[in-house]
Amino acid sequence: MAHLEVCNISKSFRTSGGVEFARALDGVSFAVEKGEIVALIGPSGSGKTTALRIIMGLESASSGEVRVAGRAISGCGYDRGMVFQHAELLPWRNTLSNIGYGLEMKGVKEPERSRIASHFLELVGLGHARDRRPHQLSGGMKQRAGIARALAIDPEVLLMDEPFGALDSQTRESLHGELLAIHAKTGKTIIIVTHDLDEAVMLADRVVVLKGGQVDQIVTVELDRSSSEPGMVRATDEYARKRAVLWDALHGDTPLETAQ
Ligand SMILES: Nc1ncnc2c1ncn2[C@@H]1O[C@H](COP(=O)(O)OP(=O)(O)OP(=O)(O)O)[C@@H](O)[C@H]1O
Repeated sequence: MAHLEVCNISKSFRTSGGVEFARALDGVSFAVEKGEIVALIGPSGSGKTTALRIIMGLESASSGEVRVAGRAISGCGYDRGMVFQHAELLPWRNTLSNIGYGLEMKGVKEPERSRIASHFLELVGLGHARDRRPHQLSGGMKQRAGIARALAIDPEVLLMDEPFGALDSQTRESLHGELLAIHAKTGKTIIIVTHDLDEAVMLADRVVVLKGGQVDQIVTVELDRSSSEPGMVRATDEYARKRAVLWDALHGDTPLETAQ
């Protein structure tokens, strides 16, 4: 049994004052193994965010179901943590207190809450910014706080909706390295929505390519990232080859290399 199972999900939205329906997802199925990083890519409007929001429980599917560790989800739950494109930190709280927010919602009391939040503050390298408010943090620091907040509740699955999309390329690259390091330490199952082919190749074990609300193909990446930094990995022939396969999957009509 896979850790996360997306089973034949369809989603239609009512439009034009509820008269017409727009089909955002049409029979989407894929499975994610424990500890795997899976990227969702696809053209604009292909249903990536809708799929992620359904997995998170922020949106209900018109049909089909999502299972986490064998249990069908209904609505949001602490078994899933979400990282948004803009970290959505509470402006009146400091970094530690923002990271502890999900724990507070979960009912974790002090001093346990601060102990756990401090651990994740350090994990994402924000120990020095513990008492700062969000307006005193850079974009990259805010995203790191968002990742720490999502991880602090100890979810089974971490869901990321274009988490680095609003950052400059240098910050994005360094956060790729940090996310891989965090993944190596926590072993979390991660699903990441991205527009960025390089981000998908750099981070994902497998990439689900969505087109027109359907799974077009699933591309296996599995780069060997163990021995070098992201910058070095990006310079390898293997990286270029995997990127070309993914480019074809996104832009071509014919599946090149699929695996499920
Ligand atoms: N709340 C909504 N009401 C009506 N239609 C919606 C709603 N949310 C999404 N859609 C439609 O569903 C389809 C898929 O949207 P979605 O945002 O999931 O795509 P996406 O692949 O994430 O796009 P992008 O890459 O541009 O963010 C689009 O046609 C969109 O217009």
